[in-house]
Amino acid sequence: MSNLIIIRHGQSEWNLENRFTGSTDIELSVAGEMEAANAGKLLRKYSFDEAFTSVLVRAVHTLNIVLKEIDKVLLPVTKTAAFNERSYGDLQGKNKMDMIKKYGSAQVLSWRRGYDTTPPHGESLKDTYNRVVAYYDKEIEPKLRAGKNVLIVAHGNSLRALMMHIEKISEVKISDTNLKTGIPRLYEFDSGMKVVKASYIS
Ligand SMILES: O=C(O)[C@@H](CO)OP(=O)(O)O
Repeated sequence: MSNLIIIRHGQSEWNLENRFTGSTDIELSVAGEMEAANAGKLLRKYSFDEAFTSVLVRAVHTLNIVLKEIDKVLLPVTKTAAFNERSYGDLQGKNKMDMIKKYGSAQVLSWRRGYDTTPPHGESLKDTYNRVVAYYDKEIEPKLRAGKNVLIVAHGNSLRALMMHIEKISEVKISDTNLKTGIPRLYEFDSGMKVVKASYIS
């Protein structure tokens, strides 16, 4: 039996401004810092053996706030670009409403939520899935299988890719799946790595 908890970073400055962020390295907003602290408070009764995050400051900062709240600042942490947010390419920095006005809502929705639609010079969710799942299968799944409890703090789309893999969500259904900022999601695995529980912690 092991636990995996995933958290999308707290609100970032560009989430607040409704701008495509992707691989741009943007800090948490003040509200995002509070979301991270709240996520930490919700996790006080859980134990962790190690944590993983991306190399982007909004995720790293969220993890640091969580670790402080659970009194585990010395927990082993691995930062990997494999968990970075999906690159939105030429859309990065642009306002989401402006892009809808320019390209239409169907096109923007397809870029944002389609599985294999690639934004100009960016990554599709499929590309993101491939790098996220390759890392997870190699570095994290064996630890869970060995009974370790793991925390991952990453991003809306890198975590949607991971959710597809863990929860066996189809390429069609994933377009309806959204992860809110700062709300931890818990997976409990049995010794055969079957998911016996999947739920948000609130
Ligand atoms: O801007 C982004 O990088 C992401 C997540 O914040 O946006 P979206 O909700 O479109 O995937």
